[in-house]
Amino acid sequence: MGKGVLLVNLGSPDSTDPKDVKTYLDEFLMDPRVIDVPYWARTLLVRGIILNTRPKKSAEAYQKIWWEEGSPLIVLSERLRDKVQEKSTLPIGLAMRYGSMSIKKGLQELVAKGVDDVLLVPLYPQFAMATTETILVLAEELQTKYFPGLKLSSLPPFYNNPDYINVLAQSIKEQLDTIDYEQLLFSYHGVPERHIKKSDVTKSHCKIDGSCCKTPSPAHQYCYRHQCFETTRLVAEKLQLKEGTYFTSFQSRLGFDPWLKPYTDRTIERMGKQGIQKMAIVTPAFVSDCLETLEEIAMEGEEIFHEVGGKDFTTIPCLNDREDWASLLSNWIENWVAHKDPLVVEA
Ligand SMILES: C=CC1=C(C)c2cc3[nH]c(cc4nc(cc5[nH]c(cc1n2)c(C)c5CCC(=O)O)C(CCC(=O)O)=C4C)c(C)c3C=C
Ligand SMILES: [Fe+2]
Ligand SMILES: [Fe+2]
Repeated sequence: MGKGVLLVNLGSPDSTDPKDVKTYLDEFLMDPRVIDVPYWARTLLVRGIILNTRPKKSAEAYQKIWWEEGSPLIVLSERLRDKVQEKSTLPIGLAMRYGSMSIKKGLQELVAKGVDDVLLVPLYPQFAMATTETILVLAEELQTKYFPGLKLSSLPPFYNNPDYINVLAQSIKEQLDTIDYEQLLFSYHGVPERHIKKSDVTKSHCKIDGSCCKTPSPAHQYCYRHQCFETTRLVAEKLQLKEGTYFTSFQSRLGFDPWLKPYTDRTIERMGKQGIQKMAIVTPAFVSDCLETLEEIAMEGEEIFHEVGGKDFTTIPCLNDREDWASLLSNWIENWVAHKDPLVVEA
């Protein structure tokens, strides 16, 4: 018996058919860590309201970005898995939290290869209840129910890991070196403010007032907002970005609750209205390009910028299957095999 790795990303619908999009959104939005209200209220909201209109709208958005081979998020995750596999002697599996490539199937495939000790790698740099936590909780439930002999460990969030920051900064630099820009926007997927408070282990630290995330606290181990601002700060330090030339915002809000601010769409609009002509945008909450980067940012974001008079809008690709990113993941895996802190890469 032996060790194996399961990379886990968010997942996509099977196709751009509104029926498949509805099936996917139903599983996604009925997750209590995504829409965190009591079951009856979630059912009413998701199945009674959102799923009546959203699948058609989302399907149209997916149609704009879909590739011959399928969903960009899935194809890019598969390419990454293949590159990591080339660099590793362990079986490297890939699963999605929602959709057909389930975590259960991913674990079954590893077990069939003789694996009894799995490192779960949630493909999210920053911790969030709606991403990392839901993967870990589901994997533990599956282990209890179907794989009682399986040992599970997980790679911690790597939002501030120096080697990850190097790779991310390098990927940004390669783009910035080829363009002229006035503002670099770091746009992270948003979450409802309520999620941040729920994840606060101290129950009193997070005030979402702009200052709490800068004050050291044990709450930050699970504070998505803090972790996003830290990723920006560390990349800005690494690239020696001048104060005032970069900014952090949050995208993709859904519904009427307050989400993390400032909002990306309003920030792009503000920058354009303030006379910024050239902006670049990077999306470090996503390791693979997906609907939220290829459509919401690269298409809708650019349209907003142009509407208010902006000119050059450069979207920086996610890490996707970059060689240095695949090498870093395989180094972390080697550390785990050697029983070392997986996130420490020795020189
Ligand atoms: C309450 C709703 C949502 C929360 C909270 C949320 C958090 C969250 N999501 C990602 C990453 C991705 N989200 C993607 C798509 C997407 N997200 C939501 C809703 C919430 N996300 C919806 C309804 C959708 C589907 C598309 C749509 O209808 O708008 C994707 C892209 C998937 C793809 O197939 O390309 C990613 C990736 C993070 C990182 C996050 C919290 C930190
Ligand atoms: Fe999302
Ligand atoms: Fe905070």
